[in-house]
Amino acid sequence: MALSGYKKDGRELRIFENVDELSCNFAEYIAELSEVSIKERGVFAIALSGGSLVKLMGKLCEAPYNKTVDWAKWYIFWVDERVVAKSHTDSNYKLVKDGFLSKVPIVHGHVHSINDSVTAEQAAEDYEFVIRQLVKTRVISVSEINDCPKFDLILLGMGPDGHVASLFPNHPAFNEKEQWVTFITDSPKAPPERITFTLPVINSAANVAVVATGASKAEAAHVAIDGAGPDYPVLPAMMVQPINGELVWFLDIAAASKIEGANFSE
Ligand SMILES: O=C(O)[C@H](O)[C@@H](O)[C@H](O)[C@H](O)COP(=O)(O)O
Repeated sequence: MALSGYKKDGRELRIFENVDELSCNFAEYIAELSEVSIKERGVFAIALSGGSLVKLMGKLCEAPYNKTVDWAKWYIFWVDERVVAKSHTDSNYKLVKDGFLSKVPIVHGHVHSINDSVTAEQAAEDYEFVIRQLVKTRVISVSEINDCPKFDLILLGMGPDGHVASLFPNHPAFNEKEQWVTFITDSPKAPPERITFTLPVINSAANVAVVATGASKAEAAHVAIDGAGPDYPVLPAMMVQPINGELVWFLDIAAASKIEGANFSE
């Protein structure tokens, strides 16, 4: 059970005593959204980031979810990807494949990873094309207010610098408004070449979760949730504000320790 769960400026904060409790609740959250989406639309289009969140999804591969989730209706995408071969240890595809896809019966043809044999620029363009085709056939829904894809769920990790996806503070990609998928070749976090969903796509999703654990994320979580002070740049994590969707932050106590008014007494 969450030590603290409350709404702050339209986003729900779920704060857990430890990572194990967080991952139990996180699995339940994803499974519930999958059920709702499959009931409403017949499919569940989910986009994943890399980093520690993939391990935090681990409980989905166990009972009861391994049997109760309708895996055949899942479509998998990457919010951001490092432009390396799919077999490379830096690949987010490999991370998700080893930690998740290899453990649940998701249809191979429903797994949409990037083209790893072209430049970052071309990979971003190709990936946007793939997404456009799937929006046309409504495997991915479309936003009611702009022409952006409306993923059923986007999962984001957050770096200690407040980056989400491969949108980094003070980087021009963070301000990209036209493309759905863009690329960078100078990522402050290695490896340098990446493709990433842009902010308009992230904020058009029906549901977005930001997951942050550990003390190294405390300052960025505080700034993203409580607002920037004069000494801070605008953090990408702060700009995650779905226009018509629901936003939930999953934090452990260490990551939530600097959030104003976080109540750990429940
Ligand atoms: O490919 C990447 O680097 C990720 O998609 C990135 O956005 C990640 O989610 C955060 O850096 C948080 O990573 P951790 O949870 O491992 O700190």
